[in-house]
Amino acid sequence: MNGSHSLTGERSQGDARFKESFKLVSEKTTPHSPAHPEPILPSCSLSVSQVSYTVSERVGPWWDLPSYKKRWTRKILSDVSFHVDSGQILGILGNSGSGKTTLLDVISGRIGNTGTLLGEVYVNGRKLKQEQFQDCFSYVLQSDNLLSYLTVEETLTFIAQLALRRHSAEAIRKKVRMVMAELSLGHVAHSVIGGRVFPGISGGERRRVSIASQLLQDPKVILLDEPTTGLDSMTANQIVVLLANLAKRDRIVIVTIHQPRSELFRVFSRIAIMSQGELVFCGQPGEMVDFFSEQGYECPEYCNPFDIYVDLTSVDTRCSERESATYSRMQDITLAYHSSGIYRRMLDRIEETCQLTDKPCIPFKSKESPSGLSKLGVLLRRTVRNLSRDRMGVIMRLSQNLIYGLFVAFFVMKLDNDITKGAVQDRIGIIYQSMGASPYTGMLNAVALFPALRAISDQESKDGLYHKWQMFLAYILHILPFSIISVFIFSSFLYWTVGMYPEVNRFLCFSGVIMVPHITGELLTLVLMGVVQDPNMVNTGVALLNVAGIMVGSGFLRSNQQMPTVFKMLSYLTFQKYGSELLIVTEFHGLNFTCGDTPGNLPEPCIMGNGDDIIEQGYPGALSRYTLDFIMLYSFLPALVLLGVISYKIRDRFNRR
Ligand SMILES: Nc1ncnc2c1ncn2[C@@H]1O[C@H](COP(=O)(O)OP(=O)(O)OP(=O)(O)O)[C@@H](O)[C@H]1O
Repeated sequence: MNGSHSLTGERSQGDARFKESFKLVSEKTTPHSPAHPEPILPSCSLSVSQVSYTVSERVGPWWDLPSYKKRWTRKILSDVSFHVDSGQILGILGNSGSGKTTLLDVISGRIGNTGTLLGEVYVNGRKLKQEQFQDCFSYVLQSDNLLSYLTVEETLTFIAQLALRRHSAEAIRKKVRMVMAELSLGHVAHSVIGGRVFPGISGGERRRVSIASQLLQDPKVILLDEPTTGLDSMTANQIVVLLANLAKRDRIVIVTIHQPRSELFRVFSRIAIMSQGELVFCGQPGEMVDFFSEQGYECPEYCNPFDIYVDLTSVDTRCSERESATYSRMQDITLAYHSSGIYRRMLDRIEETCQLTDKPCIPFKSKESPSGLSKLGVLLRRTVRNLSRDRMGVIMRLSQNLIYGLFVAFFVMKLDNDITKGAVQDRIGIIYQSMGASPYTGMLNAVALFPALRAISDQESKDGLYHKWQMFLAYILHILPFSIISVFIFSSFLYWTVGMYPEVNRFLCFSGVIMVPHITGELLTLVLMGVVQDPNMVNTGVALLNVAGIMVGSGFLRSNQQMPTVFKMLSYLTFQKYGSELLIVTEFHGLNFTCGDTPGNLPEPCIMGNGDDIIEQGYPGALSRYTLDFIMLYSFLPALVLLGVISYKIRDRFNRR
């Protein structure tokens, strides 16, 4: 390739003809051109001044103890400064791991507190306070977190309802239509978003919905982390052009991007290149071509300048010689940039803006949040609408307990009152299965359905739309009717098919008891998902807790009287203790057994003539504790809800800066 001189670091004179031909393109496209009318007095500016971010990492993996004990500090961002005015779009380029996302996280105030952050972010020359970040910036993440079964219009309407209280329903409708028009989404307004298992709108349209959802709050500064990733190059181009148009409407748009097409060179007002956490260059496209040419790195004709300049400034770590050669080339270019007029002018601009005596106010996003209760209402309506359209989800929720019941009923067939034919054993078996298995169905539901909602609530709570615990509450409220119906179908089938105590009140008590382990399984999973990110770990944790609970609490594996005191004490903390006791009383109280067909020598089990003997032997005093057991059992539900709120408040705290 003619441009190999650029990539090997050798400075060449280059071909003047190539330089001229390339300049023609870039000159046409500087922000001073009609395509980029630079506002005389920009209404908003963003200055990032000398930002550095350092983390402390362990040297080795945990299984290599000596190196694991040692730590080293790593600079993820090093002295990054730039300035952008409204009306401009800044494209941040750089190879993988160069620090682009971290830079956006710092600007938006979303960087975790695991590292040390130095430097400042100013909007209109004013230093932002901690709590002002989320109200000032809109941040579109790399992945689209959208509910699959909602249409584009519904998605945006619900977000608008969460963000804009004082707007009437009509005003919200207008706003949504306006934003859809701005992002050319009108033609898919009534199409569903779609998901992994069913088709919906295209990837590019999903990206635009994510951007649209941020525009609803009229942000002045929009940050986008690789909005073109995973899109074909034409759609990627369209997205960048659209973002440039958004910027022209008096906004600041900052976008990180991988491998943009060369036509986009003239679309960006500013281009920044990052490498190894340093800002190697930041300036107008025309300045960029001149700068690199002055350093002896011409962009050959027919080559994509983005590729050429990013390659030039990247560090190649494939071997140590290449690494040191490319690193020193990157350092040389950075040094040259820091000594250039472009850099000095940018620093002057930051200083000028910060020293203005009459600084404009910080432009916050429109945020007229509804009350906590109204937000809960919106979240509940949204979750219900999404789930009610998920046919498989609804069928799964309603039928999973029943399928399990079918299995048990098929196995047991009909309960007998003859002790020698398993009258006691079969009943205890059914109670054990009902108590032990119903938490699992709840757990599986939560693991299957909640992670997607959790990701959405992580994003939306960072956007300041609501708190994560509000989404948790909405989720619980929306599962309640499903859980109640599902358990009722299960118990109706099992109870009457196998022939448990034939009394309606007892059947209702049985259903009421089984409801709790089922809901508890789901609640416990949700609670843990607040503080544990990996759903598989939560799955395992809940399964183990359930196994432990049924072992210690139910009294089936080992009678309560025989247990060591510590287990006895622990059993009071398990819902299985109260549930099992209740089911034993519900089924066995007043039940009379028969014992074999032939009188004479009674077989051993026939010493017990009725169900009350079973209760007294295994659960002494359980009859008198019936109401108390119900209260104790049901108290697990509000206790877990409370724990969930705490767990999601913790998540809120740790997910913020
Ligand atoms: N909190 C952290 N602790 C340790 N390392 C971190 C932390 N945050 C970022 N890094 C590291 O910093 C480097 C830059 O990460 P970043 O995600 O900003 O890169 P990027 O340019 O956005 O990469 P990509 O284009 O692949 O998304 C990576 O090597 C990443 O592992």
